[in-house]
Amino acid sequence: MEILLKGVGYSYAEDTPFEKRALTDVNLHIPSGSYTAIIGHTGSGKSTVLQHLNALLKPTEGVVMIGDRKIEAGVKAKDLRNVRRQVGIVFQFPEQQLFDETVLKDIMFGPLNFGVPEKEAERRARELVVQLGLPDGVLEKSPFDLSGGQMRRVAIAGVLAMEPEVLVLDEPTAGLDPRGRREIMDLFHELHITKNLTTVLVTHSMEDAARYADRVAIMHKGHCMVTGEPKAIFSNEEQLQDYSLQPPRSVRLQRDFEERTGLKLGEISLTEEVLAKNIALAMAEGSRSL
Ligand SMILES: Nc1ncnc2c1ncn2[C@@H]1O[C@H](COP(=O)(O)OP(=O)(O)OP(=O)(O)O)[C@@H](O)[C@H]1O
Repeated sequence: MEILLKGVGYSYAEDTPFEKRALTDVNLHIPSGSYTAIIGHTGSGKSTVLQHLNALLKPTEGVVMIGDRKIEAGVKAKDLRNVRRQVGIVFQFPEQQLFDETVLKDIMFGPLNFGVPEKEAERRARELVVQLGLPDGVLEKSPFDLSGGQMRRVAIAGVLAMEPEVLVLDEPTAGLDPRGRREIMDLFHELHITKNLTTVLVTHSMEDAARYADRVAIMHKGHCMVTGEPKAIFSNEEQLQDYSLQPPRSVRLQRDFEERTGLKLGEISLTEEVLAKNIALAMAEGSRSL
């Protein structure tokens, strides 16, 4: 499902002495089936954009199209239930929203609330715990008896149980150790492919944006400055610097390698695995031409 922001402006506490403008003339196209990373310095407006993607916030200027649903500034938006079902948001620390006495009940809560029959809601919960790599017997446990990583997976299952078409991720690995981060991000990537999702990732991690996204949008001071493919975005170091961003580690390492050795690796490497492969190839070629 595609999402389009056209000329979107947003002010918090509009028309009060505390008014704070967070977005100005944001134009952003999220094509159906894409994996879009939204990056930008702290306070650039990423979270505010994110909350427009399922109409948690409504624009104070401009239009947001969520599939064929139009949310327009100044026009009262009625019945947003379907939008909320179609666009699932995994917020930072989603496990803080767990509340039910068992994992099963917690995962079934959303679908039941949206009128999904009990049998179907239970089927989804059973399938999801397997897909998310949770251990046998977890459904009958209290979510509060699980480890932090497991609690996060249960909370993610609760969002997926609504069978959203768009999955919006707000720093979904915050607070996890490096291994847990990688596991969860790989899991989202797998879900993106197997469930045919449109995924939007809001992140401070240039590494995650480079590894997983097929499109990157840069927010800066409330504007969406540029959207493009990761290779184009992350090879333009000057532009990144203008927006107080750094390239991912693999790109910085590649630059160092090229400066030290004089060897040119060609296209930028978006992950360290690709960089290692390209270095090995360049070294093999270098020794052949000696
Ligand atoms: N509830 C709020 N009330 C008033 N101003 C807010 C509120 N939330 C955010 N802002 C302001 O809006 C601007 C954009 O904030 P936003 O949280 O969208 O940025 P962000 O890029 O997500 O930042 P971070 O990376 O730190 O999460 C900032 O100036 C912020 O101070």
